[in-house]
Amino acid sequence: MDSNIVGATECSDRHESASQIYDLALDIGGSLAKLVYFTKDNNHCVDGEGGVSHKAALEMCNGSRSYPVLKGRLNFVKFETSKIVDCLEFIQSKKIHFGNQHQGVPANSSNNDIKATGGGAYKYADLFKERLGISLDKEDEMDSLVAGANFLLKIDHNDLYPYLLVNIGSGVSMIKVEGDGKFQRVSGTSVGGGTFWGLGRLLTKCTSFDELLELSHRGNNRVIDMLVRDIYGGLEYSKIGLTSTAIASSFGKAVSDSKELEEYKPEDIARSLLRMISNNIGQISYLNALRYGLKRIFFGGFFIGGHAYTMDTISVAVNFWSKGEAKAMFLQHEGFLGAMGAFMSSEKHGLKELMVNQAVQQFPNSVCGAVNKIHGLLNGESNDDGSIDCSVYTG
Ligand SMILES: Nc1ncnc2c1ncn2[C@@H]1O[C@H](COP(=O)(O)OP(=O)(O)O)[C@@H](O)[C@H]1O
Ligand SMILES: CC(C)(COP(=O)(O)O)[C@@H](O)C(=O)NCCC(=O)O
Repeated sequence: MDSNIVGATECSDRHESASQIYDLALDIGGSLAKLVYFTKDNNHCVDGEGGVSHKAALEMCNGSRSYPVLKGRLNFVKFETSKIVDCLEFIQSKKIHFGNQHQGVPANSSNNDIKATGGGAYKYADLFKERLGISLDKEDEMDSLVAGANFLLKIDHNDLYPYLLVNIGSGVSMIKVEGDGKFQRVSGTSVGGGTFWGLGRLLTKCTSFDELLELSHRGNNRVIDMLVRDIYGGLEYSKIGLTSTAIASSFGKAVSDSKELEEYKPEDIARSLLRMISNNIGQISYLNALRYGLKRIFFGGFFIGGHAYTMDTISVAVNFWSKGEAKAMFLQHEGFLGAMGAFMSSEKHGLKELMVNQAVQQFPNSVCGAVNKIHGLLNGESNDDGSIDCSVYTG
């Protein structure tokens, strides 16, 4: 499996070589450690560095607060939690933890504290302290997920709430969100992304998550899944609303066929597995949306990872179970909700306040959307490397 993951890392490197890394937050989950960090644009610097001066930046701020504003980018990077040492080395190599001590930016006493959420903020606190001298300033995982989702979604308050946030990480959390900081975790399931990857690995011998996903794209689940027509002699069961091709029993054909086990292809197994898990999450999500009268369900977590087929499967499940009443919707940067929320909670950069005042304009409707607009939303407002242009206060 790739360790230092995605293109965002490489592309961010190019940006960073010419930029100042200013602040960082972490979400260390059961499977992946996610980093969100801010790099200042090289041509928009504080006094003395060239580019736009404090004063100019202030004027651009156009707000009542008397702090200069830095323009830059939010960057997104992930590592496998099992290789947390790679994450530590990345932070060390970029000296991100010295952010505020870079030239031109005043140091403060909490320089070596970074915001962190997820179980790993507890599990690895000592490791960060010992290896990097960093104290992890812990933020609650649910608080962070909601703050991150609201930040990425905030287009129009009136339209946004209430919604169900379904975060598909290693496990799944379902959260009813009614406003900023106003939420309740209403349900969850242990059958999540970790289940897909774990079972998939056991069943197919895949060596990476991406390989498993790629396999699933090539497979045919009907070789493994028992359909209604397999049970009903080619017919549908219209009386209870089941078409002939509806899955009656996930993996059910693997016992009714007289095949040798070796005859089942890994790609078909992977496809069945992806459908089973996505359908199950889609169904539980819908039932919770119904329970709380929520029409919109936003899905986050790295299980989705921008993969069109995963989103499509979840959407179909929500559509099927709700008879078209509820909509599955997906965010950009959906795997970074917790890290984004933790980043927002930092007092260092005032991003939250700035966003409310002005940066929200950078997140138009295209950031999110119903699944039938998947391509539109994937093309959202990010840069090619997945980073987002934004501004932070430096005061
Ligand atoms: N490169 C990858 N390595 C491992 N899992 C991945 C990868 N890309 C996507 N995933 C999926 O994302 C899930 C983890 O999602 P994430 O939101 O990061 O959860 P957690 O916070 O529990 O780590 C994994 O269980 C897996 O299904
Ligand atoms: C314990 C967790 C909140 C941890 O978050 P994760 O690292 O999976 O993103 C999550 O795995 C979860 O909600 N699991 C489901 C537990 C349950 O409700 O049955």
